[in-house]
Amino acid sequence: MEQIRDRLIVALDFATMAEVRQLVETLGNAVSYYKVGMQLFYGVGMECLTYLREQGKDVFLDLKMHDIPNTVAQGAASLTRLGVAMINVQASGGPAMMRAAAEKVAETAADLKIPRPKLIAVTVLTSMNETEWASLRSASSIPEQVVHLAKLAQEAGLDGVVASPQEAERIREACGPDFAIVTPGVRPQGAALNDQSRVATPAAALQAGAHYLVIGRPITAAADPRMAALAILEEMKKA
Ligand SMILES: O=c1ccn([C@@H]2O[C@H](COP(=O)(O)O)[C@@H](O)[C@H]2O)c(=O)[nH]1
Repeated sequence: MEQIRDRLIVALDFATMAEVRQLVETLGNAVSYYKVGMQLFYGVGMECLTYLREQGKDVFLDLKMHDIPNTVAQGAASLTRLGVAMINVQASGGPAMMRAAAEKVAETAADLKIPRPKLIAVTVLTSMNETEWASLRSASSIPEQVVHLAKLAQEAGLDGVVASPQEAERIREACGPDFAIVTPGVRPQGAALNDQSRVATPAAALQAGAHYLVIGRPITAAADPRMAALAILEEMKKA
């Protein structure tokens, strides 16, 4: 059975392998799942994935692909071959692009006889606030747009979405119990928001229906990252 620990994904937003190794060693068996984003992957490449595999950790490779359907589908095939647990595309790339990616991921994993990575779609970035949103001149509100994109992603055959915990409840209602909701923008009570806007505490995110919580700086920038991670896991367990 999946443990609460496996629902916490720690964001490795670092530039060097030295920082990655230090954090992963410090967190030890408290954390089993890590997110590798653009800064780390573009900086050190495959070395971080090889290291995390050697450490027995799961990886969400967060490269947020956005391009025409064929390009994203081929990119998704390449990422599937890396053997990571989760990859993503931008939902705003549209249904045809998401469908092409989902089909290619399934086909590639079946050909290689490897587990299929979860394919999820980014909805509206958790850093986006109402003022920024207004500047984009969208006709719908942020929650309406997030739910709309989540439904499109589900119809296109994706496994879930990235969204703020503030929209998790509405996505759960619209997309049902099996659709993965992955929420960054999680901040323990009193923690610095940094550049996040639509946030909630770990307990509130889970109660709203989030399945995976992506947390970076509240752990990675803490004076004692292991204590910070254990406190978050304790809050998640209680929730
Ligand atoms: O909408 C999104 C999509 C991705 N992220 C990523 O999650 C982490 C959050 O890190 P914190 O330090 O906890 O803010 C980061 O890697 C983002 O690239 C997101 O925040 N919002």
